[in-house]
Amino acid sequence: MHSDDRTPIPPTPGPPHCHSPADALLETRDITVSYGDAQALAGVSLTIHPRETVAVMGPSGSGKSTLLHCLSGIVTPTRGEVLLEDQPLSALSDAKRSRTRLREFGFVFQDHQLLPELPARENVALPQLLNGTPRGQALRAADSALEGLGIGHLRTRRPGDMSGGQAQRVAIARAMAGEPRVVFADEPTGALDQATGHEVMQLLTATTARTGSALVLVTHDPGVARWCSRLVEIRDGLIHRDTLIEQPLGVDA
Ligand SMILES: Nc1ncnc2c1ncn2[C@@H]1O[C@H](COP(=O)(O)OP(=O)(O)OP(=O)(O)O)[C@@H](O)[C@H]1O
Repeated sequence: MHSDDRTPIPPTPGPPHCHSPADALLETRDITVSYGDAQALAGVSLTIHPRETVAVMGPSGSGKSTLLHCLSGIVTPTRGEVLLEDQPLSALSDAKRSRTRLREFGFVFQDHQLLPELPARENVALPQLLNGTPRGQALRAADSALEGLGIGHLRTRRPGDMSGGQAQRVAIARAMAGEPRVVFADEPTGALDQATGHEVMQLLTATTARTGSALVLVTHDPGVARWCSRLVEIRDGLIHRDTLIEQPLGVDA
């Protein structure tokens, strides 16, 4: 299989399904990632469009996380390019790439990865503080993001005193507070029960839709992928299938 084996999809009128090549927000061009003799990615070309919500699925070890890490500039491919609005990430210095990551991307992980000693609002403000945003402004943005996710009342609480679902909401607030262009989520519901996972996906997709951010998430759960508008299936480091999801959950028909 080749990465350009994209299943033909009948054109659907209106956004988000009508994209021209000029619409590319984030793009991988024939990227390969090798670890010694092992290839985690074997030549992946993928274009993410503004406002798109993309689920990446595939068997364990197929290269999903590696693809997410390449798209978000955490891993530099062995070959090929990753471009953010036509700008190759490899052309940026390490410092500039870190700043771009903090400014343009938000991250949600399986286990929230909040700092236990900091209250929620400080956790949410942290990426912006690291990016040089004045403290007052970063805390105001944090409070507003927490409000937007219905957990403004938890802003002074520490992660250890919250439920898993509450902590994951704080993690979403942290990802969204800087109004990123792309939110990356790696198994965002993996540590939650089904009902809480459902709530988290509802919040994640509603929030990204409201701010106009694209969402790229890795999941093993087809029920989680159903919240996205596009499904990219990876096998053996290649795109096996790339399809649009008709009527994703959470979107009014
Ligand atoms: N830092 C690394 N060093 C060596 N090999 C690695 C490294 N990271 C990933 N790999 C290998 O690359 C392949 C793809 O790994 P990756 O984590 O991207 O897969 P995945 O689809 O996300 O798997 P899972 O669903 O189990 O998380 C695997 O064979 C893995 O062992």
